[in-house]
Amino acid sequence: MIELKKVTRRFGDSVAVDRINLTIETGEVCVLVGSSGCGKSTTLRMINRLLPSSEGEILVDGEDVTSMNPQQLRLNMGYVIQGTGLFPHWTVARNIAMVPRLLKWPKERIDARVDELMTLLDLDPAAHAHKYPQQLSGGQAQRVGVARALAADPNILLMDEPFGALDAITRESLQQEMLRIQQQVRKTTVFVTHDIDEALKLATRIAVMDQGRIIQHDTPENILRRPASEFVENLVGKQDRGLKLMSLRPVRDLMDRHQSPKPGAAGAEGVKEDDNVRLALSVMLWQDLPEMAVFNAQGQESGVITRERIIQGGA
Ligand SMILES: Nc1ncnc2c1ncn2[C@@H]1O[C@H](COP(=O)(O)OP(=O)(O)OP(=O)(O)O)[C@@H](O)[C@H]1O
Repeated sequence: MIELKKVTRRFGDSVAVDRINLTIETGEVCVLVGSSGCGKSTTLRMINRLLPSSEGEILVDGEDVTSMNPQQLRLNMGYVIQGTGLFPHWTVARNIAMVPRLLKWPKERIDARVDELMTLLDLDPAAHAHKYPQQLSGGQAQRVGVARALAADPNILLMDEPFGALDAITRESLQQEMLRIQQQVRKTTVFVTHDIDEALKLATRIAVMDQGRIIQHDTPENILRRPASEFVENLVGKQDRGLKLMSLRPVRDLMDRHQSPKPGAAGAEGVKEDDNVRLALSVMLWQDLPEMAVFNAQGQESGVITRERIIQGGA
């Protein structure tokens, strides 16, 4: 658990972060969102002590970070930044192995870990381990950045606009990867973005910041349904809320289940239980279908979802 208590950071006379209180529970993904300059990165960098706070307390599992050795603290906090910060003269494998090497893990353990992480991040070790960062695409480099942050299995992951420089398709695929990885490894994560859609997609809770303050800290659903101010309402997009709420809802919530799953026919049209209902509706509208098959994780047809049901209960 990470707790920020009345934390302030000044730069000269200006206040970048203004007496914020924030609790991030173990295993949750807290997304800090807000416009440029509102204090998101400064907040993140105070947690791993890249920046000292001017006032207030930051506790990690009850312990004040200022009482911890900063190197030790950072070894337990993976840090991913935009543009990756990979060392250009080191191979992918060496970049990922950076922290385990600092921790003096035996070579076999490091090699096995690099392999495991590359596989987790959908990078073929045989094809990429010996490349240099400039030989990778932006999306691959960002995956290496995430693998490096996870290498020594830290409890906490700090991510500062990690997907900000990527094109929309690569960004979407890394967001999906992140959701999948988070289900497997469940790190306490603080994620900075200025993209509200990214925040809604990835967060268990969102902290909306404006001018150094947290103006709402709540679940994506509550941020959409009950924005605390006009600022938040504008941030989430007043007119678009219905569709955004649909994006938060998995198909499994609104589907009609078959009594028992049927074998899925090869190439059959449908959506997955984990897909969101906005996607299901979009496919049905595009293909002019009143209903569509739903498949479970095993590829069996587990039920159907209808257009009508989505319209009635979608948002
Ligand atoms: N090293 C610094 N020296 C002086 N002012 C700084 C420094 N770092 C940040 N600031 C100021 O503090 C405020 C908050 O900056 P911060 O980088 O935390 O914002 P942000 O929300 O992360 O913005 P962005 O999305 O643009 O990265 C800004 O006004 C910025 O100019």
